[in-house]
Amino acid sequence: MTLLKLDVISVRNIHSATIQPSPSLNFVTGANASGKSSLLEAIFILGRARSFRTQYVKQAIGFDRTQLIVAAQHRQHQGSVASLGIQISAKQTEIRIDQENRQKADLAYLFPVQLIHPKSYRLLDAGPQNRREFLDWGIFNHNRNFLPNWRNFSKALQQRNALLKNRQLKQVPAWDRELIEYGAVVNALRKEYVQLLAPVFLDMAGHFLDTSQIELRFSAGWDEQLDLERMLVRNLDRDLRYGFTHAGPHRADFLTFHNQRLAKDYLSRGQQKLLVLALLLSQVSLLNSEARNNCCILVDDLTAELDTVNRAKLLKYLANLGCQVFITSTGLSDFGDLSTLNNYKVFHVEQGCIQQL
Ligand SMILES: Nc1ncnc2c1ncn2[C@@H]1O[C@H](COP(=O)(O)OP(=O)(O)OP(=O)(O)O)[C@@H](O)[C@H]1O
Repeated sequence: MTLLKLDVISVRNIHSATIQPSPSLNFVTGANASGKSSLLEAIFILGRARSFRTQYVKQAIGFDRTQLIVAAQHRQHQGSVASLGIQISAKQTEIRIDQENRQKADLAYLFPVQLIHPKSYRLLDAGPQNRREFLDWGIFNHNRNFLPNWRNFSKALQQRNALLKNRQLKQVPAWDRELIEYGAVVNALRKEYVQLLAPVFLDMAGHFLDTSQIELRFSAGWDEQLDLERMLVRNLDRDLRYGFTHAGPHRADFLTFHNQRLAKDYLSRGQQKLLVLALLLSQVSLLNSEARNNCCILVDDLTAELDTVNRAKLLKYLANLGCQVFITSTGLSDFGDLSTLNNYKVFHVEQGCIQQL
């Protein structure tokens, strides 16, 4: 899949821009505050209907504007071209695919976007919520059953927690049944996904870190010696005391080990960044191998996080991946030697105006 043409209207300081990107590498240069990240944010909004910079996507609407629009001509893996569009105002989000109103999930399935951003590097030592989101995005793309089961599980959990808080014990068993049914599916799909991801990640970690001693361990969110039902019964007193459900799939996590040691506690910061890079790219690689829509990769601020050798390694890897990639940096020289690369385009951003060089 490829964005053939991209229109961005009123996203931060980009008032109106149209670009025709390369299906392969796109380098985006410009001074600080010129609007490079805003361009990447626009593409991310098109795929995920949210921003990677702020909690509320409406904050990306340009000052003095009432709505933002990101629209694209998008070639899919069978070769057909679809028009995708998202329009966000303070009150609502509208999504169109080929002029028909659609849901966020439809857009996300059609246009998967993976982001490599200075904040992404906190994946290993940030809270487990970040790692669950990482896993769940991969599973969402891997198995269409995940989203409805995850939604039902989340609803059951929310209802159960509200009942626990208000000490309305009578209705708890009804929501327990839902929680157990959908929680079991969510847990099984996560486990299946981690099993698929682990060898791809090992391979990728080997490429970026020159080591094979890496391990990915999934933790379900409760002691799996007990099934979910028995776990809920055992924890009920404690759950009631505190007014929320202590254990379950909403507490799932994964840990990465290097030489049997927890990576976040023993690897250098640089090594941890490479490990996160390997995790993010292994998801992309898995998604691509499933031969639906190839992922679009956004790399914001390449130089901020990687040394010259690893930057060159990453660029070489990305150039051969068969994905459309957008990479920002303040100067073209940051991308190193481009003479061996084919089929790339360079865009320069100045005060929100984007020009192809
Ligand atoms: N909602 C908004 N409307 C208009 N401009 C905004 C909005 N939010 C932020 N800006 C401004 O947009 C400009 C571009 O920001 P952006 O982060 O895209 O720049 P950048 O080129 O990625 O910069 P850097 O290299 O420093 O990371 C900044 O001056 C920022 O203050």
